[in-house]
Amino acid sequence: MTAGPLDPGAARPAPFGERLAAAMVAFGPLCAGIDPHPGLLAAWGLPDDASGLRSFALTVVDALGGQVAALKPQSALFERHGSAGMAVLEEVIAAARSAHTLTIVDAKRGDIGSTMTGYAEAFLREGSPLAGDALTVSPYLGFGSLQPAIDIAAANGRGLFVLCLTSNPEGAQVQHARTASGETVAAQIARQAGAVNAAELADRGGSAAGASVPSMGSVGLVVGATIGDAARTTGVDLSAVRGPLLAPGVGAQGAGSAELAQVFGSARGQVLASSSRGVLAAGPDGRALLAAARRAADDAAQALQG
Ligand SMILES: O=c1ccn([C@@H]2O[C@H](COP(=O)(O)O)[C@@H](O)[C@H]2O)c(=O)[nH]1
Repeated sequence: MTAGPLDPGAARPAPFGERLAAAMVAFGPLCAGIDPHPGLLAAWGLPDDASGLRSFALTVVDALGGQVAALKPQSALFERHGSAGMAVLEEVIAAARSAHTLTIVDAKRGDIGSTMTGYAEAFLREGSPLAGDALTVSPYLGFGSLQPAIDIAAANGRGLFVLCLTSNPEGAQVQHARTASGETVAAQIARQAGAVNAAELADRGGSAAGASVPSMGSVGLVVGATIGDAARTTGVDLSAVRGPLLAPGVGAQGAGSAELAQVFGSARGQVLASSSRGVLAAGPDGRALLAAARRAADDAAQALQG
């Protein structure tokens, strides 16, 4: 049995692309990152251990759960606390689910097909304690190596965000390179993600969730808000992806409204702007965190409208 688009707690959720589109209509195009950097733990007066991590992350979920389109816990900053940190990540995912807020687990997993299945079962299979609503994945072992994750995500109403044009300058070394056919690596990845979404949307009948967000498949791309005109110069057709575009780089990495509008052009309706430190710096007060997230969501909505 599938559930309504804003019901992430259901046994078999509706397709992720549909649920995210509904959440973006309801709350605006912001994903708030949960990045418990040691410096932020210190700034919040918390110890750099699993108890500080837990207090930090659950404060964010308490403040922003039910208020933003999605939360994005950064797995690395939980993993650095070992098994106790991973237990906190499980708790955070469960708390966000109870607050009816989508989670994108930012773990950037990628591996050969047989072991990719293991990652996909951990992060995408219904009932797994580490399964959020979507997972960031790396296609740099070949887009085809992601097939187990694509299949397991689809079977479980989950989504993927495939690294395409990342927000760090070093990403260009790989992503802007050209394949034997002359196509850039980034354009090839985007085209392959678009093919998966086209098939999903054809199956679903492709109905729009709301006027301001187009119908979206469940395989999104990560496209940094810091990349300038790289989508154009690499030949990446963002609109043709027909999936969500997760845009990190807003706030602490320097991108703002002008960059969001410039980078995404006619694909701006698909954009989920992502900010971590830019919002988290307002903590630990919950009301201040919420005010910072609302400001970021309003700014993104204004930059991406029309
Ligand atoms: O290209 C990418 C992909 C992922 N990220 C992640 O997003 C956040 C950004 O944090 P800020 O504090 O808003 O800079 C972080 O978890 C990164 O790993 C990215 O920045 N760029």
